[in-house]
Amino acid sequence: MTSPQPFAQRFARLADERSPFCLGVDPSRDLLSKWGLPDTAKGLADFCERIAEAAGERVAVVKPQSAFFERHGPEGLQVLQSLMKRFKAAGTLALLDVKRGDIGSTMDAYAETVFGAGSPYDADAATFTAYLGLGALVKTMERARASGACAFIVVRSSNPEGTSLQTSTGADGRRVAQALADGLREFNEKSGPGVLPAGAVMGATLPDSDRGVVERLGGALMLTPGIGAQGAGFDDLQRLFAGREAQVIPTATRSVLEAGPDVASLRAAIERHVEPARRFRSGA
Ligand SMILES: O=C(O)c1cc(=O)[nH]c(=O)n1[C@@H]1O[C@H](COP(=O)(O)O)[C@@H](O)[C@H]1O
Repeated sequence: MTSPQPFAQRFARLADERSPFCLGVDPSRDLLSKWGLPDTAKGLADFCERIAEAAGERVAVVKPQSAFFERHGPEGLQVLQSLMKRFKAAGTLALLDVKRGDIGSTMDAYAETVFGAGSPYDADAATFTAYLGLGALVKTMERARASGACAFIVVRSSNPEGTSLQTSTGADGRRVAQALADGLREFNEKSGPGVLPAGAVMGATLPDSDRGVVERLGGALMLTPGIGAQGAGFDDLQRLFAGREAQVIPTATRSVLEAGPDVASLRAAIERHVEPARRFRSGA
């Protein structure tokens, strides 16, 4: 059996062909109501249908936030599965935003849920948190590697509440975010050139002082939420990630979805993100 092509390589190809932009899908109660849809699994399915129509093959990655599907119970999870299948069939990478983080044995079960052919989601990538230690996520990263997927671990989140914890100093003198960045870089180095199964979440809202964390990540891919509704813009990507453009997956959610429910307006909002994301990647 040939091993699956690593996420990093599939992303690079799509980012060049389409755009590196990652469209978030957060069908919150508020958005369902603004779109005139019922707060039910059926409303969720209609919401997703419009997004799939509007996105077509314009974006490299789609990132559904599991929470907004989980709140509808098993029927919501079926809608999530269908959405991911539909995007994957269109050649788009499906990144499941679940931010799981637990002890190693429990993480193994989460990893089996999200990664690998035959798993319930067969996600191309997923998000995790390392509050229980990066060591507890090693098997998750290994499973991502074996499945050609990428495990994105929160290093510096986009929200202001994360700063004091993530910048606090550990027993070895390194800040928490620095130690995590070193750990991800080391895992990627051991995985061989270009495989990069460990990615980092690095908010687009971060201050310049986080440039050092970016450097410590080596070649890791970076998912960069915070554009739009959280106040960051594409100019912040230039400020934070200059010289590392090819590693960045710019993502936005509410600033696109608020243009709905009209499919043409949604498509125009996607284009307003796709274009600057392309320019950023090309270094223009
Ligand atoms: O992993 C994420 O995508 C993420 C990490 C982070 O640090 N901050 C953050 O807002 N997100 C997610 O990004 C989405 C919100 O994006 P916006 O609507 O563009 O602000 C939510 O689904 C968040 O869970």
